[in-house]
Amino acid sequence: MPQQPPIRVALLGLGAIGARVADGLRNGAAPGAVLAGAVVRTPGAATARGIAELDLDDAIASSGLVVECAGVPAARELGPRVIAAGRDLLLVSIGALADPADRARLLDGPGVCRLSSGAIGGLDLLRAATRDGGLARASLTTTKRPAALVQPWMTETERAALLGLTEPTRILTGTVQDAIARFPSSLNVAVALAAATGLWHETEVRLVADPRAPRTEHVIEASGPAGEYRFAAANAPLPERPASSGIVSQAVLCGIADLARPGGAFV
Ligand SMILES: NC(=O)C1=CN([C@@H]2O[C@H](COP(=O)(O)OP(=O)(O)OC[C@H]3O[C@@H](n4cnc5c(N)ncnc54)[C@H](OP(=O)(O)O)[C@@H]3O)[C@@H](O)[C@H]2O)C=CC1
Ligand SMILES: O=C([O-])CC(=O)C(=O)O
Repeated sequence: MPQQPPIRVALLGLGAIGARVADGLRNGAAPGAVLAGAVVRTPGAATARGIAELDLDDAIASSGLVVECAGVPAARELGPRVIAAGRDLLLVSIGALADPADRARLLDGPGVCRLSSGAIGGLDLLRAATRDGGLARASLTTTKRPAALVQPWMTETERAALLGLTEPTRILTGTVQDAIARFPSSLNVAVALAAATGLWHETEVRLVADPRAPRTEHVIEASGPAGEYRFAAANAPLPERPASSGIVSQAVLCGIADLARPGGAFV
């Protein structure tokens, strides 16, 4: 059988996750895919790593797949341009789907928007459950170290209180929209859960800051006529960026590999 040419992947963002995905692509961790280059915000950040630095138009033109790992604001701004050009997009900052207008721009084509499973699992089963009698409610309880949860909107007093915590403390109880608006680089998983279940308004999100948490935890619970579901992940955080779980770059590489070659993937 003739071999398919490798799929060329352009990265959008080369931070903690993007750099690991780039290394994985260069090391053959996603067979059938090669790195075309990266779109960066800080000029020189890609060339310093020996990676071709692309602007967005080059990235769209020179790749078969754009992989976003640049954060929610960049995904909202640049993701729709990729989709409008008819190029496929693998989205890591799934929080970009929280706003219905952005969601339409990202999901209505002509490019295909794929969602990375990121730091959590179980979304395939929950998606099926929404069809089999349905789900009525869902919740996500995320626990991270306080230092990973400091946000630019926090006052100096709020920031000091968060960093001074000595016991696990719930710092958010709210909707998916509240969660991603307040913690855009920590609660993309909440939006992923809502995208899988369709429970955009019925999902409760809780965020716990735990000064002794050895791992980042995500506990998903959902129930309804289809059944009762509970999934728990305890991920090692990335040492250089504890807000993100280490598993995420591997989830992205699995996704790229599945898109790049035929095989027995879970879809
Ligand atoms: N779905 C999931 O389960 C998860 C999703 N995420 C998402 O992944 C994102 C990336 O995570 P992580 O790598 O740890 O974060 P980092 O902050 O380490 O990396 C983000 C990178 O994107 C770059 N960037 C920002 N805006 C742009 C832009 N407009 N164009 C090009 N590059 C840009 C930043 O550039 P600069 O260096 O110049 O600041 C930075 O290098 C998170 O913000 C979050 O939204 C993370 C974890 C789990
Ligand atoms: O990496 C994680 O554990 C989750 C995360 O940051 C996010 O969903 O934004």
